[in-house]
Amino acid sequence: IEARRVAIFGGTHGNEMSGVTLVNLWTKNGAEIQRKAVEAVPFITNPKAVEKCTRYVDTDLNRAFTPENLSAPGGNNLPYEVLRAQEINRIFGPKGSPEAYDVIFDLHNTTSNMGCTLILESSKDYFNLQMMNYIKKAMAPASCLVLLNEHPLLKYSTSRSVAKHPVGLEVGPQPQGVLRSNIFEAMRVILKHALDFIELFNEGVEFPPCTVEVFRVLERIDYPRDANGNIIAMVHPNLQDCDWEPLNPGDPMFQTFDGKTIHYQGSGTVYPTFINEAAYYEKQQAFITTRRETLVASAIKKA
Ligand SMILES: CC(=O)N[C@@H](CC(=O)O)C(=O)O
Ligand SMILES: [Zn+2]
Repeated sequence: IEARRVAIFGGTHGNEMSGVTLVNLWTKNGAEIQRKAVEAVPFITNPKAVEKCTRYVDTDLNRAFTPENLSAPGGNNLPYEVLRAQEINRIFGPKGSPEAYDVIFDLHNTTSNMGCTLILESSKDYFNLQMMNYIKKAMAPASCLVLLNEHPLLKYSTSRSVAKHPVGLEVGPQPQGVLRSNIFEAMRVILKHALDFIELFNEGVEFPPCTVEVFRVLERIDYPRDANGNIIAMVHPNLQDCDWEPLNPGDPMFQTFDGKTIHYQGSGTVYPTFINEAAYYEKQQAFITTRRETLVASAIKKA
């Protein structure tokens, strides 16, 4: 493992202001993200969306890093974000190649009450799991949870997936287009610990085997809809803002506009998250369910 080339992405979604603001700040003055043996490059991934303060211009950049998109001919006829994905892949990739960046942190905000969340895409990336363990301990007693999106159908092609070790940071609640100081500072602290970890690793520190609690993505739950596809219920008040809290079969899940309760019908306890995320209305998703798991990471040490 190596961890010399590190990038920090902000503005993958142009209306998620903590990442946009931190990356702009560090582009002006990078002292805070400098470490002796690490070169961390701050980078605004979707400048057009940032300028318009919108999630995207043509299509969601954080879904655009598919093999088809990255190899598509057509130049200027392609959607803006597909072109941009190709450009980002040239600079920080190519995705899946030895030349790709070692680590990419991608900074996101959610309107959901998720607190500090780190998003991983593989349960076998021991470098990332060791980093999660380090960050969680450094943050304690404040909590920092790990969402594992390794689902065969629900996994998507993120901007950070260009790197060998992709890490998403998702901090909320923060409305779209809004900066909240508590959310901004929480994101800043996570990144500080993450860079400290990489610095220690590069100095030759050995990290012994460890376990990490993660929440594995299971299922996406849509809002109840009528025959025309219009939403007919809201997230139930008992579920609203209760990200990461157990949801049991029979628990209230949605509330129709005429006051009826719709209950969760699953077969066992799940941990919902991304509850009522604004950006997910267009994706037909009211929340996702997860299952709690403990992963094991082997020891790591720089070669
Ligand atoms: C609210 C939001 O944008 N969440 C991110 C999560 C991620 O980065 O994996 C997304 O859907 O792309
Ligand atoms: Zn986002």
